[in-house]
Amino acid sequence: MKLTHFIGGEAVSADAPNASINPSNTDEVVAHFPDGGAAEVDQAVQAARKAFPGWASASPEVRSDLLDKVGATVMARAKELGELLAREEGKTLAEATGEVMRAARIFKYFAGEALRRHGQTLESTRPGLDVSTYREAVGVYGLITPWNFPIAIPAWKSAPALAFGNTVVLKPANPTPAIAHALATIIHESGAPAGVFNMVLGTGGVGSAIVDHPDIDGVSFTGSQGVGAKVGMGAIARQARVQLEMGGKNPLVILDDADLDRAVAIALDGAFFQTGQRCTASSRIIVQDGIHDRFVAALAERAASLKVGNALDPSTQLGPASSESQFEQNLRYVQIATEEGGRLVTGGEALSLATPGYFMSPAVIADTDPRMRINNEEVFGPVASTIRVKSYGEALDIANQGEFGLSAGIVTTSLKHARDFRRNVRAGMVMVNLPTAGVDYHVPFGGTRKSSYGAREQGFAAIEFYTQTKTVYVGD
Ligand SMILES: NC(=O)C1=CN([C@@H]2O[C@H](COP(=O)(O)OP(=O)(O)OC[C@H]3O[C@@H](n4cnc5c(N)ncnc54)[C@H](OP(=O)(O)O)[C@@H]3O)[C@@H](O)[C@H]2O)C=CC1
Ligand SMILES: O=C(O)CCC(=O)C(=O)O
Repeated sequence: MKLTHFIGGEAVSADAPNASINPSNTDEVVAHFPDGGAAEVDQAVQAARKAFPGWASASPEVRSDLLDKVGATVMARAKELGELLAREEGKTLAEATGEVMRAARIFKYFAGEALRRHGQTLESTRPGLDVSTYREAVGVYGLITPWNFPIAIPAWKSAPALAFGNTVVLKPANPTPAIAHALATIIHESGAPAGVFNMVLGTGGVGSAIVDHPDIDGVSFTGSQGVGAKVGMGAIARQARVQLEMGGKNPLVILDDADLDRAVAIALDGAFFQTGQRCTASSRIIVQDGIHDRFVAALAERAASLKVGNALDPSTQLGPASSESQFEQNLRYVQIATEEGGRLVTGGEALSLATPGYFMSPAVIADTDPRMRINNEEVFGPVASTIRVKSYGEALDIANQGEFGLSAGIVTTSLKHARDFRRNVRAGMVMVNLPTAGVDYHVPFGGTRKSSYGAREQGFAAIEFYTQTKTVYVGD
């Protein structure tokens, strides 16, 4: 498969020297893609700028209809797109098809948002005046997306941008361009006017060309904290809007009063599903003394029984790491943790299976200290560490340590502790008797501290980033 850019309503072909690889079978090239750079970004931004006035002033019904059609098409093709996603990213077929459905529902949700009333009419404090607020489109948005949700994240950034009348230049991550290309194709075939939605592929600084382009009004980024910080500085330097979704080191607290089976099921899901490649993954499991040994033994047993394999095999429960660099990072952190004194209870080994791929057994590392690197740096793989604590208070203190604050969970039968945790944990999302990962699409998503910057993403909150408010006073 040879992929193209989408610029100004055209699928723009170019030499395609780059390849996306199937991480379950590294002998297989999923797609070849071009090496766009600053020149293609500039063409895309110009096309988006030209399309902006028409799209911003189009009837909301026109925008709603486009998004609804995209959502319906993605939904109708969920099986085929799920297979492509699983092949390219490495998540299991069930996870991949679920993500495709989520992308479809996001488009349908924002088809509705395009039509809703978002302004306000107020009484003026001065007699005889009317005052009202309007939500206006902002302009051209640059969207920079990662590989771990390669259709859902482009969906949750581009659907609100388009719904509220903005135009878009998308740069998808290099490990997963084919699934982004499939979405771009659907948006075009659904009738997006020329220039409304553009996509530039490439390894040659496409992301930084977007951040630096003077005609991009806003940048939304999801990825690593280090790159996010650079994106933020670049955008702010030229006073563009910016929204950053970055890492997590999400604590999951297990209290003595928790049901053991339930706690293990929640931790297993939070830590390992989607191969741990979620910014919301439960990567620090903080366990109270009384349940600790039983919990660690049961979690290790369940983790060891997960079937690691080819993402396209329906019986696989844990797919490969998405890329060689991520795979190496996962194995490196297992080594770092054990060198720092952690006890490897299970897993953490590279596996040789029927096809060459980035497979590893899920790792549980016990007896770790909250100050260790394994408990402070995002691994982004199937690696969970446990920390033993004496009390709920100690668990909360440790949960609140570190520089991230995306998602935090607690497993308990105590309403008192659950309520206290909700109030006092420093995180943007709190899960009670649920894994830290796995979120709805119609509510705000984001964290505190170094996990997020700027307005919240998703659901009803998305309007903040993708519109600007105009306040209008009318006298006699
Ligand atoms: N919060 C989250 O959901 C995610 C977190 N991560 C974390 O990041 C680590 C590394 O993953 P990785 O894919 O390298 O993540 P990156 O942060 O490097 O990449 C995310 C996106 O940013 C782009 N990008 C890279 N450099 C720049 C730049 N200077 N300016 C603008 N855009 C840029 C990338 O493009 P390109 O593909 O061309 O490099 C990609 O589209 C993971 O191990 C994980 O810890 C990763 C993915 C998602
Ligand atoms: O947990 C989820 O469902 C979403 C996670 C996410 O957005 C991410 O990892 O980037």
